[in-house]
Amino acid sequence: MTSQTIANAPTSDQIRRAPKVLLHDHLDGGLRPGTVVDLARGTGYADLPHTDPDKLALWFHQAADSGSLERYLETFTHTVGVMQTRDALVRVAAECAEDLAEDGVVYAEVRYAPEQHLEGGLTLEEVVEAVNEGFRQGERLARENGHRIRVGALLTAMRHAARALEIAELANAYRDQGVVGFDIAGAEAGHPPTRHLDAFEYLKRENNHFTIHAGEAFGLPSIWQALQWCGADRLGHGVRIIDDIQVRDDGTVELGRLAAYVRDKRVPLELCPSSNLQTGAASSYADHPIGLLRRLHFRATVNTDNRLMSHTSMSREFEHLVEAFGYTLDDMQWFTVNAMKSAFIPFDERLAMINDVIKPGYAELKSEWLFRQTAYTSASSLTEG
Ligand SMILES: O=c1[nH]cnc2c1ncn2[C@@H]1O[C@H](CO)[C@@H](O)[C@H]1O
Ligand SMILES: [Zn+2]
Repeated sequence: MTSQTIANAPTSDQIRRAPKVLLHDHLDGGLRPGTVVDLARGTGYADLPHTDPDKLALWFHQAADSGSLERYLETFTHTVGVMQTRDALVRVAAECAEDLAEDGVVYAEVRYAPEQHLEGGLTLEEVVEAVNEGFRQGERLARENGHRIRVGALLTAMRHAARALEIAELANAYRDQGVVGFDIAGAEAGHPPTRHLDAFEYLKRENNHFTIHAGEAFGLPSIWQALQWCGADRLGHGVRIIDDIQVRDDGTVELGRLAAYVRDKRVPLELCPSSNLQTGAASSYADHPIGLLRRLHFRATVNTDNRLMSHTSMSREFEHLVEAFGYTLDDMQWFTVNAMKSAFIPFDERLAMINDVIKPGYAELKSEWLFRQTAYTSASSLTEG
């Protein structure tokens, strides 16, 4: 083994310890399986397909693995079903922050749709306050366990419903109180983002931030609308931008107008490889457009989408990418800095996270090989050879 390979191939342990930034993670898509079972028991939710946590975890993963976004989304009935009380929301949010911190995530924006958590009689405001309280609790617990994480909330409106303006106003009201932006999600085909223009125009007038799920199950028209009609700051997925990129046999690449715009304007793409494999947006990790988008220097970021349904974590996503594309710690740092630059918190805080947390974290990991027992021998065998 040469010193090159020692320095370049991140181990699973290094991937986990590396500081990571997560912009696209659904609160109702990341519950611990045991918590789903507990909460169902506690709240009298009787529709779970299994009450054994391992079987339930497998069920979520398999049911979500159908090749269709609509089928994938059906599984959320059960997680949303057990998240209808204040205590349940606090617990799920706290565990989310803890689990992400444990996985080496230092900054996360976690989204959920307040309108889906009203069945137990909570108001929209009570939902937001419960989740915020949970995130603060999780941040504290993580700190006690030696991890540092900051979690901001994104409020999602469901694209098939008609409450987007109300949810946008809610996001604005809780700005600076734990909510950092707005999103729309749900089945994409047949539900164009332009239906919610009033919400986006309101947020722009308020100088607030939003991302839109676009270019996942549906292609370029959806991305074009999200950017040019709605004014999205980021694209949730955006992976279908690949349809506007032509790679010729000789290796040269031609970008269409929309792909060129996305790259030129540094529009952040919240890519979620494992989720895309399940919904049919990509056929394998090696074939996932993230490889080409990274090479072409799009503002690509790596995300989990739904840790429960996609049986993943930030570390797992990076492990798959390291295996498929031979990514190094430098690539990981590039994705992480991209994500931090694209976060919705103030510029000075993003910059401090990059300079004082992310870069030192990677520098520390990248220097480890120098102090391994084998480093001296490999280096000397290189000079002698
Ligand atoms: O990948 C996705 N595409 C579109 N919608 C999604 C995705 N993952 C989750 N949700 C939807 O967002 C809601 C709020 O978190 C979830 O309940 C689910 O319906
Ligand atoms: Zn999503």
